[in-house]
Parts: sequence; structure tokens; C-alpha cells
Amino acid sequence: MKIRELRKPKRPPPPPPPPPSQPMLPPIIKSKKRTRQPADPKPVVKRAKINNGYKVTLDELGWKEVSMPDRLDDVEGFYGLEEIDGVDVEIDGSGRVEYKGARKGKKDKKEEKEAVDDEDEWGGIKNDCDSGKEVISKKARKGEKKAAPAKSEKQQKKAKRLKSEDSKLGGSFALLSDEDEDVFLPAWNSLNLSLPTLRALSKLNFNTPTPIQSSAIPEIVAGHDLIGKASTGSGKTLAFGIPILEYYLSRPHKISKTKEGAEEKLPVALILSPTRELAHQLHAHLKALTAYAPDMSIVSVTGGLSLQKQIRKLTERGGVDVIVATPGRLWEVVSEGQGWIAKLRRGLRFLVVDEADRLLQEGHFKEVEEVMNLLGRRGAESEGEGEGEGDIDEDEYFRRRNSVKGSSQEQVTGRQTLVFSATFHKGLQQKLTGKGGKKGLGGDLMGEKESMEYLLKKLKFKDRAPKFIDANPVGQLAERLREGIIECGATEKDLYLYYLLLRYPSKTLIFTNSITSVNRLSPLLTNLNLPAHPLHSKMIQKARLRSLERFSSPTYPNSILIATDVAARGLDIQNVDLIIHYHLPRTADTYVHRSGRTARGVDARGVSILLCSPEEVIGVRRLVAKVHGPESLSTARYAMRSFDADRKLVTRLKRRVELAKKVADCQIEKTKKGHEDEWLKAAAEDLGVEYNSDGFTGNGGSGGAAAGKRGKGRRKRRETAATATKAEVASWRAELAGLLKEKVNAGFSTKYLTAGNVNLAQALVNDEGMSASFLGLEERRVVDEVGM
Ligand SMILES: Nc1ncnc2c1ncn2[C@@H]1O[C@H](COP(=O)(O)OP(=O)(O)OP(=O)(O)O)[C@@H](O)[C@H]1O
Repeated sequence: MKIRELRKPKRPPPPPPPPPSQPMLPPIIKSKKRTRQPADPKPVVKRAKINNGYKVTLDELGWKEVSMPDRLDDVEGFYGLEEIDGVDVEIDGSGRVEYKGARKGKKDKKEEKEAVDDEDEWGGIKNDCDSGKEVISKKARKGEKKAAPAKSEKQQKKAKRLKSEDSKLGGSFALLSDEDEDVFLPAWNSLNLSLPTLRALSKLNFNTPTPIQSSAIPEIVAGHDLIGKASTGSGKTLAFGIPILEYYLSRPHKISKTKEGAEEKLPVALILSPTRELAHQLHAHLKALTAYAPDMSIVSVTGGLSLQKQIRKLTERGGVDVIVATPGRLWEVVSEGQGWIAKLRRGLRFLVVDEADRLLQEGHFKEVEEVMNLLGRRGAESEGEGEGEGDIDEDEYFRRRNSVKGSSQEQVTGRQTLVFSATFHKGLQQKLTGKGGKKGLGGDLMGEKESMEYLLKKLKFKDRAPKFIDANPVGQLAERLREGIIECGATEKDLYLYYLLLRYPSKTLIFTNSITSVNRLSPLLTNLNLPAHPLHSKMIQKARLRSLERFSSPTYPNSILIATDVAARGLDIQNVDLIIHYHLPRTADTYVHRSGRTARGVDARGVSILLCSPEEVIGVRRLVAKVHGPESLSTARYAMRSFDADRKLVTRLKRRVELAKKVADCQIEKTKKGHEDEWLKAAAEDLGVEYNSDGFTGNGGSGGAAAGKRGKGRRKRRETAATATKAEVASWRAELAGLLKEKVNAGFSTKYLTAGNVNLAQALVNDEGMSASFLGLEERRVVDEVGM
């Protein structure tokens, strides 16, 4: 309802009737009064086209919002525009104005509903815990609404199923039930947490703190800067989330005055995230944690969604307490003016840099640095702004906090910088300090000393020596992760990929090194009847979120996400069983983060399989040495071993993959051609010349210079795809459909492949399919070749 309420003012009384001789005016109505948004006096302008219809009041008409640009800086006094078709304006004998026209019909209501749904933005890993209640997803809400008057047994079952699906969708962060229950969490006792925090932990069923949580929380609540390193999926979000919540609960909010004199809370914490998806997830997780602090306002500020809408959210509940942001969008927000720099400087108690090594990498670092600069160091700027460091409440807070067992005894005040990651990157340090760096070092995982030096230099810590906590000094990978390698030819990767997906159906995340590969594999797997969804940075934000939502859905336990490394960091999707590295990751830390999308949280298992072509063998050995240490190549039991695929079975699947590829290539060519045509048409229009697609195809066509570089095989395939007739494509489709209907005999058991659901993690634990060798080499030779 928000959009409607915000944009539609309370309808003014009908205008006084015009004199009968006056021509009928189309109802362009300027609202003088708005019910909401007192701070924004801009009126809504309504525009109507006249037609026939029923007699209705203005409110009953099906007004449609006209989309407006996000920024309306130079449209003085103009708030929004709504229009309507099919309305007659009539004046009766007494001079009363009547509107005859399209009553708000089903379609309009549907559109209104969609607009509201749009506001929800992120429907995937989501919990709205404002009220401390379990929230049912849009889909579930729909289901419940329909069933509301008198639920049949079937409807009740459906609602129950949807509710349970939704709670699974929220992963471990979905609240369990709404019933009040005693909080009994002895394992958390030593951290001296407040009741709202404990109640949320209890509802989340988080009975014991993870190692990073037990060691980081006391240090943070004692006021220290902190660098936290812990393996993927080990609960770093709550390691900083809990202290932020504790601080919020134990201190009165800082208030500032807006220009209009209204009171506004100042933000307590700013959390920076390298990707939009991670920011949305952090937001959802913090909402779940703060379920019993319903006044705490947490807002995510990320690119790809409306800037104005996000700015509105930052102010609409009397200010914001926690901002989760990607640096670029945050920069846009503060650049809008509205005093955000001052608000952040005065209010911020915590600056969290999540996935720090990634955020400080080239491409992101400039923006992060700008954000750091504008925040300055608290204390320096506080003098003139009336927010002293020695604030009495703050002292009280730390006196109480320093009694927490296990924390350092020194009292520290001032804005804390908290830095978290599973990996810290070595090449990065050299790059940013301008020293260059030896080739091949990029992606090395840093030791404690190096990480500290680098971070101390780049981040404006308050403490001279921030606490460094390494919860997993031995490895960055989750304990229950099993790793394997499949050796195959570069052109056979699609075939082996299909083999893995068919042989071990499970929630699978496939990582590639390029957007082109995502765009190619997505239709290929779909043609093979596999539920595959793409994700890369060039997709529009809504499509990105939709793909993630579908992949996360518990309704499809075997769904597949094909992604670039935009999905490598931080994403916490429940029940991901299998990670496939279609391409060798460019750095060791990327491998760690990609693989960390499985085997997350307490007790979870998962498998990571790397498809390795002969050209990648040396790179894989180096990778293993970096991730598991050089000694891992010389032990009797390799950390990462070759996985023996059933070659017979692979051969049986070959024709399917060939056909699916051919059809996918044609689909891609067709889309490309469509885009080229559109582009050329627009260019021709700009030039004022007539567009004739035949005349242009030669220049912009599919067999250009770029394609020429990609090798004979691919060029040939593209040519075939570009010239394939409809009949040919139809015959490939038909043949493929026939093959997909046939059962594939797995050979190794009486079961047919499509019927089986083999647990790959279990299979690997049992050594099923695992070769005793590492990339087929003897121990000594491996060590020699890697040069360790
Ligand atoms: N105390 C806890 N008890 C049980 N499960 C927990 C606890 N804390 C966190 N988790 C679970 O661990 C999962 C991973 O947590 P989180 O996303 O914070 O990991 P992370 O360390 O930030 O991982 P990454 O390095 O990949 O970003 C969450 O889904 C949550 O279910």
C-alpha cells in the first residue's frame, strides 16, 4: 500500500462546478493537501483522458502511476504523476460534477498489488522481524489471504506448507515459532547478553556461540577495534551483529534535529558489503537477530534499486539505526546532501567492513576510501558538533561491559572499526602500497602479521593495535567440506558438468569466470531440463534477486545457480550441497569463498568439485598448495583428490549435451541478432536513415573479428547456429526431447540414473569415486612440479 499512500494525496472535495457555458475541463487536478509525508509538500498531479463508463467518485477511479525519473531535483513542487484512461466528466442540472469511467478493476488492483510487492524488493532470504513475528512470504501471504474466510482442509494444508517453506527460505535465520518460551541458553551465559538478544537466538535455535562469536563478541562490546578471521559459514555476521544490538539496547538513541525542527535518530552502525546480494542478506539476518528490538531500524542501501526510495527509507521511521550498504550507493546517498555526512560522523559507533579483503581490492577500494575519508575519525570532528567522546552514557556502557568475562580490561571509547573475512589477500597489499608484486602472488592468503600491517595502514582504526582474532588458524575452509577434481578435456566440461548434475542431483552452485559462460550454460542446462538460473553483475538487479530467490527456494531442492564470482562471497543459502568450479578460480581466496557457499553453519556438509582441463593442471596444483599448504601435496591422503567419473555413463550422455548445445547456440545467436537489430535500428533512426536489416547483417553479424579469435571450433559452432534453419532447430529439439525421455541406465546399479538421488558428500566421505591419486601423479612428482 505504501506507493499508493505516498503518491496519492487525500482526495480534495470535488471542485466547484464551472459555469454551464464553460467548456468541460479535463481533470488535471493539483492536490493541495497530502495525508502523509508532511516534510514533502510537493503535490501529485493527476491527468485524465476522457471516455465512457460508470458513475464513480474520483477515489474509485483506477489511477495509474506514471513512472518518473528517480531524481526530481529540478522539478520544483512536483511530487508525482498519475493518469487514467476512459473517464467522462459530466455536470448535472444542479451543476454537480460527476465522473463516469473505468472503476478500479481487477487489473488495476493487480497492478497496485504488484507495485506494493515491488516495494518488498528482496523476497528471497528474508525475514521481516519488525513485529517479532514470523513473516510469510508474498507467495505465502497470497495463499493465506485467499484462505482467510473459511479455510478448507486443502487450503489449510497449502497455507501450512507455504508457511513452512517460507521459514525454510529464511534459512537458519527464519524464526521458528511465535509462541513465548523460556530462554535457556547456558552456552551464551559468559557473554552477558540482554534478554532481547537471547530471545532472538533462542528462536533462531542458535544454542551455542560459534568460535568466532565467543571470541569476538567480548572484545567488541569492550569497545575494541577488531579484525576477525574465521572460515566461511562460521557465523561472522552475528559476531558483529550481536555487539551492535547490545550497544543499541543499552544506550539511549542519539538525536539530531532536521531542518524542519523534527527529531531524528542518528545511525549507530554502518556495515559495508562488497556485493548487493550480500548486503540484502546481511540486512535480513540482522532483522532476524533484532526481532525483539522492534524499534531498531535497519536499512539496506545498494545499487540497482531506486535511490530515492532508499533515501526515504533512511528517514521514514524517525531515522535509521543501522545502515547496510555497498560503498558505491552509499557514496551516492551522501552526495545527495541532506546532512548525511554529519549524521554519520556524529552518530556512528561501529563501522563494519565485511569481506574486508574484497572490499579493499581494486575497483572497490576507491569508494571505500572516500567513505572512510568522509567519516573521518571520531573525536576530531565531534568538538564542534556537541558529541563529546566522554559522554556519560558511553562511560556507563563501558563500565558495565568491562565486567564481561573474557574481555580485555582496558576501557576504550570512540567509533570502532570491525573488519571480517575468511581470507586476507597478499597481492592486494602490494598493489595498494604501490610496490607492484611478483607475478603469480595474487591470491595468496595472508598470514596474521601481513594482514595486520595492511589493514592498519588502510583503515582508520581507533586503537593502535586492533585485536586480531583468527578463529581458524589452520584453514579457511569449512571442516565438513569435501573437495575433488575431475580431469577432462576443455571441450568436455559441459558433458562432465551434466554428468555431475544428473548423477548427483542436489542444490548446486556452478561458478564460471565469465558472464559469457553464464549466458551460455544457462540455456544449455535449461534445454537439458535442469532448473538452472543465471546470476552475474550485468543482469538487472531485480533479475539477480529473482534468480537467487528461485535458487534459494526449498520448493526446488535440486535447483542450480550458474554464477560469476559475484556470488562467491558471503551468500548464505541453506542446503547448498555441491559447488562446481567450471573454471579454475583466478585466486586461491576466490576458491575458498566459492567453496564456502556449501557446508555452512554447524554440522552442515558439502562438496566442492573442480573441473580441470589439461591446461589448468599446473594452476590447480598451485591452488591446492596455497589453500592447504605445500605439505598437502606430499601427504598420503591428499586434501583434494581426483574424482573418477563413470566414463561409460559420460559417453552415454554425450548426444544429449551435443543437441542441447546446438539449440542453446541458436537461442543465443537469435537473441544477439535481436539486440544488434535493435541497436542498429536506433542508430539508423538517430542518423535519419532507413533501417534495412539485410543491409546491416554483414557488418554487425555473428562471425566478426572477435569470434575469429576464439578458435576454430567455436567459430564453426556459431556459424552453424547463425545459419541453422527453423526446421533444423526443430529436429534437434525433437531428438533431444526423445533422448531426455529415455532412462539412462547408470550401469553401476540396478537403478536408473534419473531415479537415483545419490548424496555426493556422503559418497565422497565413503571414498566412492575418489581416486587415490592427485591429478594422476605420484607424490614426489607433484611436489617437484609445483616447485615447493
Ligand atoms: N551460533 C550459531 N549457531 C548455529 N548456527 C549459526 C550460529 N551463528 C550463525 N549460524 C549459522 O551459520 C550460517 C553462516 O553464518 P554467516 O553467514 O554469518 O557466516 P560467515 O562466517 O559470515 O560466512 P562467509 O565467510 O561465507 O561470509 C548462518 O546461516 C547461520 O545459520
